[in-house]
Amino acid sequence: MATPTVVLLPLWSAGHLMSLLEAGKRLLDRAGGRLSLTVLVIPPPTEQLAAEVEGHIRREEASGLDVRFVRLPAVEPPTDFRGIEEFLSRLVQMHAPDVRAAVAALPCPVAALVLDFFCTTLIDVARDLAVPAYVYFTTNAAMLALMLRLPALHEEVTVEFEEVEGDVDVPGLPPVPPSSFPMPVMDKKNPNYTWFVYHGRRFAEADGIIVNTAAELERSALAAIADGRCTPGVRPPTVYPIGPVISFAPPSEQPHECVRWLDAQPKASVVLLCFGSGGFFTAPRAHEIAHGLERSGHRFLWVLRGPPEPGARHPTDANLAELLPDGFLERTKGRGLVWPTWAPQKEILGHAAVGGFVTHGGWNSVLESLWHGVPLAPWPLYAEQHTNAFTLVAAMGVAVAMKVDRKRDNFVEAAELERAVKELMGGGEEGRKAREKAMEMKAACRNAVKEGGSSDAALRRLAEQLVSTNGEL
Ligand SMILES: COc1cc(-c2[o+]c3cc(O)cc([O-])c3cc2O[C@@H]2O[C@H](CO)[C@H](O)[C@H](O)[C@H]2O)cc(OC)c1O
Ligand SMILES: O=c1ccn([C@@H]2O[C@H](COP(=O)(O)OP(=O)(O)O)[C@@H](O)[C@H]2O)c(=O)[nH]1
Repeated sequence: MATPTVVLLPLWSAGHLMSLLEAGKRLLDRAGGRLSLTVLVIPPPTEQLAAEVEGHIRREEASGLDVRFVRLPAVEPPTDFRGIEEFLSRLVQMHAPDVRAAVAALPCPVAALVLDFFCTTLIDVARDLAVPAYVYFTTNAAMLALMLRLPALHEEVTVEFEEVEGDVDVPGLPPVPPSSFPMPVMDKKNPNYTWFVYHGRRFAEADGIIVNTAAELERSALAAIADGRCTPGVRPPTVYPIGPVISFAPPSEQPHECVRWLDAQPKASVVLLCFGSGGFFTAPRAHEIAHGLERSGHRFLWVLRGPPEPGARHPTDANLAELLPDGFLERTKGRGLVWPTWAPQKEILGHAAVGGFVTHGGWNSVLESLWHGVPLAPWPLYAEQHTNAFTLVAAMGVAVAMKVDRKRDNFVEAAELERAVKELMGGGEEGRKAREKAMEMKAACRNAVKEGGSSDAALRRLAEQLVSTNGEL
């Protein structure tokens, strides 16, 4: 009989596609030849993303692994959407007939469909084809607890969450201030919210949820989910914490300019600022950051991107002459580098000169930082990043809190950045604790994924489950 295949359904941004592909490859390894991988590719919505995705596909196809890619036909993407959650959820839903046809046409048994967490509409396709459905949750267990709890919270809280007095109870988390809720939960009348509640409800129907975290990083949230405290009255799905799932590229032959610059800096002396695939700043905001960094007196490597072109979504390479204050580069010469385009973040975080990370708090960035024991100062900008910031500070203790004004489009004053950088890089007790905790998490991350570690064990359980259920449904 042909080797059964696990069908992956990723979305395309850096933090989603690479994460699910890497998780799939780790699963393949643990299955020891008893499973193959099939990746269904939803046509990306922009040319830039399409080119990036094709690059990844070419690399994986050349890797010699048992993985094949099936490109789904294009559909006319929704145009009347109110945000990324609605856009992604509706686009995926429109592809349901193509997904069904592609899976039904596979020439081998299908062990499972593994869906990015915005793809829960496709659980129906899996059920229709009698194939187990798993969700791959690219972010953390705290967010998963919140999303699983959300359908019940929606019934209990009849006003906007912002109007709730005091904190909200999410089992497994410290009391959550509503101001730390993810973007779509801040406006109940918005379709993004409706989709968020929908996905939270459907997660509970999955045969399992694979989460990019490790048991040691988020014990309390994982326990609350497993105990059923987040899903009263509904049996919780089995959760597989298999992280940190980080895909490391082989080191480049020529060291990157940022790395060469870091080579000349003292150990743990540089604060890295980088804001994910979507973060950018206008000139007034960039000035505020520049003043904060200058006054902090610390060394810095700042990955700065400019606003997208009109009608586009991706940050542009920064025009430093337009974005930075006059004389800033000269005044900070030798102790600061501003890098205006994509930077090799993982390599940078692994450099001995880096001692702290001011980050938008995307979960992949967080895991990359903890993998290297680098403490954080979260500056959330979009998606679930306010919740991540809360988790990092209040639950995990690996970050220094920074005052980010959510009502002013996540504005941070120069003086506040200066304070946070000083704290993170050596100032006070909060920074010291975050550094210590980040080092503990570094050890926990590395232990979790090595043979016999908690994430390795979860991955093996998942592989056994997929191999054993195959053909029985
Ligand atoms: C797939 O393409 C994109 C995804 C996102 C996006 O949006 C998003 C919205 C939410 O309300 C909650 C989320 O968790 C979330 C996540 C997300 O993608 C990124 O995922 C990472 C891992 O989960 C990470 O944690 C980052 O914080 C998220 O930004 C957004 C987007 O454009 C803005 C996409 O194109
Ligand atoms: O200049 C950059 C910006 C981002 N990244 C990588 O892009 C991913 C961003 O994922 P994350 O979940 O942190 O945030 P998102 O971009 O999805 O919001 C991470 O792997 C980063 O290392 C990078 O390598 N260089």
